[in-house]
Amino acid sequence: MGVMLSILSEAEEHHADTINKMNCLGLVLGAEDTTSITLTWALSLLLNNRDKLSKVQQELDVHIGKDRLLLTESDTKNLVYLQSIIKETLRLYPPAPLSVIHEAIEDCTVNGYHVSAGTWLIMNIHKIHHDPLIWANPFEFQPERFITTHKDIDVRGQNFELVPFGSGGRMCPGVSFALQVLQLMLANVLHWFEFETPSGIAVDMREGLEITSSKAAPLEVHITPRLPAFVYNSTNSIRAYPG
Ligand code: HEM
Repeated sequence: MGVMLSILSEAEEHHADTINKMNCLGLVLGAEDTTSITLTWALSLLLNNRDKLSKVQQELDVHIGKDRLLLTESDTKNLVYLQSIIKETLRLYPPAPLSVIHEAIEDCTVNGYHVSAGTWLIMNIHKIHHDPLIWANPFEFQPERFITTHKDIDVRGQNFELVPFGSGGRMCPGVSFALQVLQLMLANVLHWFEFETPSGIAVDMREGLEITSSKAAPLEVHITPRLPAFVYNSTNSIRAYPG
């Protein structure tokens, strides 16, 4: 924010405050929906696949244990199965299924196709992520694929079969922050609570018709504590986060 405030001069076409407000709004809009949608789908997928929910909670028990409340960033790098759950969620439900529109600024050829300057290009991320030539059982939730057959595939724009954040010069600038937040939040809530659906019924997985791939029906869950009571009461765990 300091850099943004300092580099814009009053000589710009628009007032510096207007540009800064627009950039801030862009960041908030780009960040909020995408992150909350991914966490909602991840939890929904786990509730409908309880064997995988147990498996990730076992991973948490092994690496964190039940006598500590808060996980930090240094914990999440050991949570390989949790990371594969996030990748598989982003594969099945990319929050921006059609990315954002790009316009070719000059004539070019992409993979043998001529693209004239001014053409609008829309990347169908959802389709790529469900391509049966790349993904076995593409509509099934199989986080294990990211520790076996697809273990070298990452979401950071280098592997074109998995591009939830886009790729290239205009790919999502929030990718690292988003992955950190997703890992920390999912790991913490799965560590703290047991989750059930009301009456044990399966989560309705229909998608809404919006620019972002939100759920059509809200996710409802019952939560109960997973850790011994003294852990929730421990103020030491809260102090793990400075400030
Ligand atoms: C699960 C989380 C997220 C996903 C899946 C996601 C996905 C995307 C995608 C697909 C694009 C378009 C890329 C392209 O044009 O090729 C994009 C752009 C953008 N994202 Fe994200 N995003 C996420 C989180 C965030 C966060 C946390 C921030 C900010 C803190 C953010 C800020 C932005 C901005 C500012 C752009 C526009 C970049 C530009 O036009 O140059 N996003 N994002």
